[in-house]
Amino acid sequence: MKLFKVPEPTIMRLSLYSRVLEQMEERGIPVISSVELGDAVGINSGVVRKDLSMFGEFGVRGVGYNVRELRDNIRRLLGQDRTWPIVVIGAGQLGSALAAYPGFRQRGFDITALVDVDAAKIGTDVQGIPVLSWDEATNMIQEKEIKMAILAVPAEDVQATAQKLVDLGIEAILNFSPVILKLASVQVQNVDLTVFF
Ligand SMILES: NC(=O)c1ccc[n+]([C@@H]2O[C@H](COP(=O)([O-])OP(=O)(O)OC[C@H]3O[C@@H](n4cnc5c(N)ncnc54)[C@H](O)[C@@H]3O)[C@@H](O)[C@H]2O)c1
Repeated sequence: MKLFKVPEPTIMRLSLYSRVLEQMEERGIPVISSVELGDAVGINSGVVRKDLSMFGEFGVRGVGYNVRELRDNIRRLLGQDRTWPIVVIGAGQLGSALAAYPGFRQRGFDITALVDVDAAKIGTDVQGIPVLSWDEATNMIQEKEIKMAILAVPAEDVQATAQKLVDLGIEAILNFSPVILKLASVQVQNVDLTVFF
C-alpha cells in the first residue's frame, strides 16, 4: 500500500466502515457494495468509493468489496492491527468508566493503568486495571514506552497534567476535560459528549 497522509474526516469514516465490516464478517457476509456500506453508515456511496479507492482496485465493479480483505486493509491503515498501550489520567467516575469499557481492548487499545493523586484510590484497581501514583506511572510510561493517554481530570489540573505527559514522551492525548489544550508537537483530540446531543 502507498504511504500517504489521510485527511481526518476520512479517518473518521474509515473507522465507521471498519465497525460495519466487523459486523458483516460476524454475520458471515463475504461481499459488500459501496451502496450497502454507505447506507449502513449514512454516507453517500460516491464518498465511500472515493475513500476506498486509496486501497487500490480490489473492489470488483458490480459486485462489491471483499469484506475481510477491506476490513484488514482499513485496520492496518488505522493502526488497529496492533495493540496500543494507554494510560488513563484520573480514576474518577469518567476515567473508571472508560477503563472498564471492554471495547477499547477489542479495538487494540490496552488500558495499562489509571493514574490518580487521591491516596484513597492509589493501590486499588478498576476491573483489574491498577490505579497508580504519578511516581509509579512515570516509571511505567517510560519503561513501556506508552505514547497515548486519556485525560479525565478536573479542569484546573488539565494543562499542567498534559504538559507532564508530554514531558514523559506521550504523543497523543484524548482529552475529556472541559479545557481546550494548548500543546505543541502532540496530537490532541478534545472530546465533549454534550456536543453530540
Ligand atoms: N468531555 C465530556 O463529555 C465529559 C463528560 C464527563 C466528564 N467530563 C470531565 O472529565 C473530568 C473528570 O470527570 P469525573 O466525573 O470523572 O470527575 P471525578 O471528580 O469523579 O474524577 C476526577 C479524578 O481525577 C483525579 N485527579 C485530580 N487531579 C489529578 C491529577 N493531577 N492527576 C491525576 N488524577 C487527578 C481526582 O482525584 C479524581 O479521582 C472532569 O473534568 C469533567 O468535567 C467530561
